[in-house]
Amino acid sequence: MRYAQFVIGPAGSGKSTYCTTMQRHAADSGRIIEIVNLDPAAEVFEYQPFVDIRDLIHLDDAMEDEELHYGPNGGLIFCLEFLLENSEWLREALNPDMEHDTDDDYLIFDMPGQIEMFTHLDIGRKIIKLLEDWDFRVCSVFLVDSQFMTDGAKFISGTLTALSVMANLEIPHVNILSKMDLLSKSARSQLEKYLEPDPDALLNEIVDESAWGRKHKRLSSAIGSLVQDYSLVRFTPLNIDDEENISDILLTIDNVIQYGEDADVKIREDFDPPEDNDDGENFMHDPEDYANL
Ligand SMILES: Nc1nc2c(ncn2[C@@H]2O[C@H](COP(=O)(O)OP(=O)(O)OP(=O)(O)O)[C@@H](O)[C@H]2O)c(=O)[nH]1
Ligand SMILES: [Mg+2]
Repeated sequence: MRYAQFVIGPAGSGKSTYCTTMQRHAADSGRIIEIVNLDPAAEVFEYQPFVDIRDLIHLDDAMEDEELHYGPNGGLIFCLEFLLENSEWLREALNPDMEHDTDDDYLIFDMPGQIEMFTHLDIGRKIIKLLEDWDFRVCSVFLVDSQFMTDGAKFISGTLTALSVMANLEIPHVNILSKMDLLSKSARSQLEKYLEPDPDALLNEIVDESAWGRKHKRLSSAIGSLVQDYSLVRFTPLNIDDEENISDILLTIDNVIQYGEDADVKIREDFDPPEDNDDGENFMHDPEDYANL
């Protein structure tokens, strides 16, 4: 068995930064997490990719091709479809040499920000299906920039996008509010009100503050209740400056994909574990834990 996080989210939501943060955090406790870049348009990121789609195809290849004539978005879809047609390339890249024991590998896939690949196209699902066929247990991790979630109407909109991804991918899923460090104190407390969704609080906000809310009061109310009644979508805040917060998120995802239960955790050979190792009891996270982030 191998393990994977499939990191998606709108353009600029902090996916590549999240990947780097998780890898660094894991490395601090000697644990190996490799990152796979599947964004053919990526220009800069801080990590050293274990596999990079740009070795197979680059967005410019699709855009500069005389026959294809794609723009950036169509070009991106083309590149990922090309990857699917050449899935053998990916399979081999993920199994670099026969000597390497891939069992219990832990990889994070850094995906492009074109969210339609995961909401209504089937590209995301097909890649996940491949990974599952290759013995990966996969969790999708959906990032939304917390700055775009601080009023009621935006929160509903972000929630519905998350729901759309969850419904389309049909795999274990974790939603993350990124860039908490950038929020003002008042914006943080606003957001906290929504984290334990309270349809009345949301509704009042929306009705007071947006044209959409005034016009669609009953619909907003129904959506608020729906999300709450079925505990459909939950968000966990992420502040990349807070190691405990990062650790909680990693642990939550590990639990979702049952990593550590039957895996031999891969650690660097030269690593001495710290004395008071995490006993794993704090994986249940309570929104109140984040109140002071
Ligand atoms: N302060 C702060 N900045 C962040 C954080 N995460 C990302 N950023 C910044 O936001 C910008 C976009 O971050 P990326 O990690 O490249 O976002 P992405 O989702 O990979 O973007 P695309 O791949 O283009 O869709 C960069 O300037 C990052 O430095 C965060 O948690 N805190
Ligand atoms: Mg990126």
